[in-house]
Amino acid sequence: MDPVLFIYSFLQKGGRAITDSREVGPHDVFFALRGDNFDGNRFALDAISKGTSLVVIDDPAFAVEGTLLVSNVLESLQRVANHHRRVLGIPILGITGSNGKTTTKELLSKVLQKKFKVSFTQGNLNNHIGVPLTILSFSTTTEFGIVEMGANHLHEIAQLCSITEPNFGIVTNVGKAHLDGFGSFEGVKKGKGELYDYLAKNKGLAFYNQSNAYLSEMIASRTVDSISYSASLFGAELYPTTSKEPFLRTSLPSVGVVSTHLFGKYNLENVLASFAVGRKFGVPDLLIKEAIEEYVPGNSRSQIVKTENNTVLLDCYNANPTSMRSALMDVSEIDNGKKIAILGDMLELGSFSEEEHTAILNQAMDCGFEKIFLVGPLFSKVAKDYPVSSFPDSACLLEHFANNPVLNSFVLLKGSRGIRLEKVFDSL
Ligand SMILES: CC(=O)N[C@H]1[C@@H](OP(=O)(O)OP(=O)(O)OC[C@H]2O[C@@H](n3ccc(=O)[nH]c3=O)[C@H](O)[C@@H]2O)O[C@H](CO)[C@@H](O)[C@@H]1O[C@H](C)C(=O)N[C@@H](C)C(=O)N[C@H](CCC(=O)N[C@@H](CCC[C@@H](N)C(=O)O)C(=O)O)C(=O)O
Ligand SMILES: Nc1ncnc2c1ncn2[C@@H]1O[C@H](COP(=O)(O)OP(=O)(O)OP(=O)(O)O)[C@@H](O)[C@H]1O
Ligand SMILES: C[C@@H](N)C(=O)N[C@H](C)C(=O)O
Repeated sequence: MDPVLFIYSFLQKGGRAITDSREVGPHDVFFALRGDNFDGNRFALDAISKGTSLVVIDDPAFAVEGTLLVSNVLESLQRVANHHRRVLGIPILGITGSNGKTTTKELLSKVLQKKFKVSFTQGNLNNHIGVPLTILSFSTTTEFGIVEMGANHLHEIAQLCSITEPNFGIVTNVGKAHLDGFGSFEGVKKGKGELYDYLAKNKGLAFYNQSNAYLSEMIASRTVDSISYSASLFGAELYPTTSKEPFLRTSLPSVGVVSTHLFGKYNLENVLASFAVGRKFGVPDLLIKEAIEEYVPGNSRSQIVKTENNTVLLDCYNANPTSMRSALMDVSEIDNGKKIAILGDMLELGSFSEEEHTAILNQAMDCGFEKIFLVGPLFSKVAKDYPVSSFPDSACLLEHFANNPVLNSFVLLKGSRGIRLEKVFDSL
């Protein structure tokens, strides 16, 4: 029997696809992946002892009853996911882009849930392992799937498309993110454009932001069916943000004011994408508005948190020059008196790192911050000639705040995940 069908037959009995032996339960199928720190094969016996129905391994040294030996466990996981996708036969929307994938995915899942039984990527499980696990979490009662696709190098989105086979797609935007792996901004466009390539080749449909010149150009250069959205196309107006009303508010002719729980004008494009997709699938505008207003980010993304002493824009899930620039611009426009910036290094920029950190620092100097704190070796390296305070890591800044607390301020807390700026949050 084809190993894919053999593995699938076990999953059809109701067990989950699991990649961590510590999480397996009875009836689950354990895929023993090899990673940077562990070899999953070593946990085969442990998984069997927990009642797993099948353990997929690729090292014959661990073959015992209850295991299936394949040539590559990761590939098997991906192939089984693709098989499941084909069995389900449901419409699937793929979402990629440099910024806003997760937010758009979360908004859209709420919008489409107004009409369908939707399954979607949990958290950020968006890579070559996360996407197959996402697809395998879709049940036979799922009516619509939403799959977030992340990448830090070329050909990755193409691979994720071949596993997911999306019928619909969104590239939220293209920006200066993961420049190290993509090589350049051109590389980012090419890499994200792999979703459009897939849709073009497979008679899919792309939703795109017409006011983004790069996306318009990427669509125009391919023969792909598309539906466009933009503030002007939808007649969307923006309300100014204030310290009392820091959240994005927009109005659309059909529904009036849409009051989100998201900080940042940059989120408007994520909101408009949700309207475009919702409308295409017959969700009435008023329900789309309701769904968007229901979404409260709880994941350090565009999150406003009022602490005892300050109002904090908690945005430390990731950072790159494009999202950093947008956040700085939006914070500079709010009317609050005392504003403080805590900026962490932007990672994975390769040879562009120094010039991009310098450019962001220059921008931050013009944003009206009373004080700027920089965290991480990359910002520290370029900070010498600027009137800012720089710290090698979050722990050092935390120590500094213990004696010099920040009070009565609007605080922008943004940096790459690896800088762990959330450690500083408790002191604010
Ligand atoms: C493979 C895996 O899932 N690893 C996770 C694990 O790492 P850990 O260091 O503990 O182990 P290994 O990877 O070495 O382990 C190999 C396997 O062994 C299993 N195992 C280990 C111990 C044990 O006792 N029993 C076991 O069975 C283990 O479970 C492994 O299967 O834990 C870490 C901490 O929780 C995880 O961080 C690690 O997850 C890795 C990174 C991963 O890829 N997880 C995916 C499911 C995923 O989707 N993760 C997303 C983040 C995705 C992401 O970063 N996306 C980028 C763009 C994509 C870039 C792409 N090229 C890439 O490199 O990923 C983006 O910008 O969005 C998430 O977790 O949020
Ligand atoms: N449309 C946008 N334009 C610019 N920046 C954005 C946009 N949407 C979100 N961001 C910024 O990116 C951060 C992360 O948002 P989100 O998680 O939705 O993006 P992502 O592309 O999924 O990133 P990741 O894959 O790391 O989760 C936000 O907190 C915000 O700072
Ligand atoms: C954590 C990963 N999804 C990511 O976004 N990495 C970049 C480099 C970041 O943390 O800014």
